[in-house]
Amino acid sequence: MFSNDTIQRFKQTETPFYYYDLGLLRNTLTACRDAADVYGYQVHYAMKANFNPKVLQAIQSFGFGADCVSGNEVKSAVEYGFGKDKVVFAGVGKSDREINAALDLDIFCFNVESVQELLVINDLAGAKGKKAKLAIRINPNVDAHTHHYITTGLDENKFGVNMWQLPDVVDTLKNCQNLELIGIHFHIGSQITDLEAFKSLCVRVNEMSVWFEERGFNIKVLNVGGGLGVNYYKPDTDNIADFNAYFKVFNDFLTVKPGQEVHFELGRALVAQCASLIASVLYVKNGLKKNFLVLDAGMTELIRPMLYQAYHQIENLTQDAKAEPVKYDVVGPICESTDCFRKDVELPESFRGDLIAVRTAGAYGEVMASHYNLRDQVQSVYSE
Ligand SMILES: Cc1ncc(COP(=O)(O)O)c(C=O)c1O
Ligand SMILES: N[C@@H](CCCC[NH3+])C(=O)O
Repeated sequence: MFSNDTIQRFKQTETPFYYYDLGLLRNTLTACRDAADVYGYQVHYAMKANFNPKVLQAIQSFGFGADCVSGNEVKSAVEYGFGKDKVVFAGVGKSDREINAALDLDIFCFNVESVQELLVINDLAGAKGKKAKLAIRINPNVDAHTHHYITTGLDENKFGVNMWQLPDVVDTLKNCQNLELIGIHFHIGSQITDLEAFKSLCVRVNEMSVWFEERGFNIKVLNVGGGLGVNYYKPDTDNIADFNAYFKVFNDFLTVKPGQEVHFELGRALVAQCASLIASVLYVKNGLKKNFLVLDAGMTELIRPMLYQAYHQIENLTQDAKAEPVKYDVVGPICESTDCFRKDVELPESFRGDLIAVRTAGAYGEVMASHYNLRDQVQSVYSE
């Protein structure tokens, strides 16, 4: 729900653009931090979800760490003031250049995804006379019950080390003098709304923690990744994820020994709900079978519906929401048949120039925008 003042502001701004409600972002961050503090949990923000400067500044100011997945993200996190001792670096394909940059910055921890990567980091750290701290990313083969494309913790996924490969990890570590194993890392997928999946994850983390301890390793960090989902269907009434319920699952099901730290890597749940993509209707095309609402934004601004059949609520901000609905396929201008936000969307009768909001677009929205069709860089506006 946008205030009349906000809609007036939208009318004076060239579309398309992302609108960030920084007040809602701060409320979300407060809710997360307070819920995590109850158990002494540490939260790293998964930067891949959104690296808009204002978003990063806000998140950093709350004292969260940063979960990075490229050398540029690592550098950027440090530049934005995330403490080096709170930067973790995951990724199945870290290049030598990226590893070297992270070594130079003395980040907290590499989340290592293969035996081969262990050997490379060991060599590169040795060449610098350093010892790299790492957590081994274990693929726990736990079903996250989310969209197939954003599941990461199944045997068929490329991420992490499969459990049957762990003896190999242990043997390799014995010969790697420049590595220090400090933890185990997991991430089973994204947009997870069924908390049962996290219970299954906890069972696996407990097993793996014991497994490593039995082999003489001191597992200080249990990093359980991110993945908490948000309600894309109720952007106004359910606009902050239930962090209390989420962290309670881990408190109830995770075995944490004295001296162990529990780390999280949340992306979507922190930033999804604070932004909407605002577009204008360019043309209303009435066909024999379909009515098309052609917007001035498409998959180049927000690709999630086209890539994952993701649902985003779509609203006409110009017409009276209570008017008799008409069904439209809401499409973008891009030269691809898949450039459709959703088919058969019920909206009040809509006209050229109407403002359209695509809600809950703060996570994996602006960051996944592209220049395909030589489109302009999508702009952002903010409310403080
Ligand atoms: C290793 C890792 N950590 C954290 C995240 C953040 O996930 P989410 O945005 O679902 O919280 C991801 C993305 O899926 C990831 O791959
Ligand atoms: N980009 C995905 C999530 C991927 C999370 C990173 N592994 C989305 O929009 O839902």
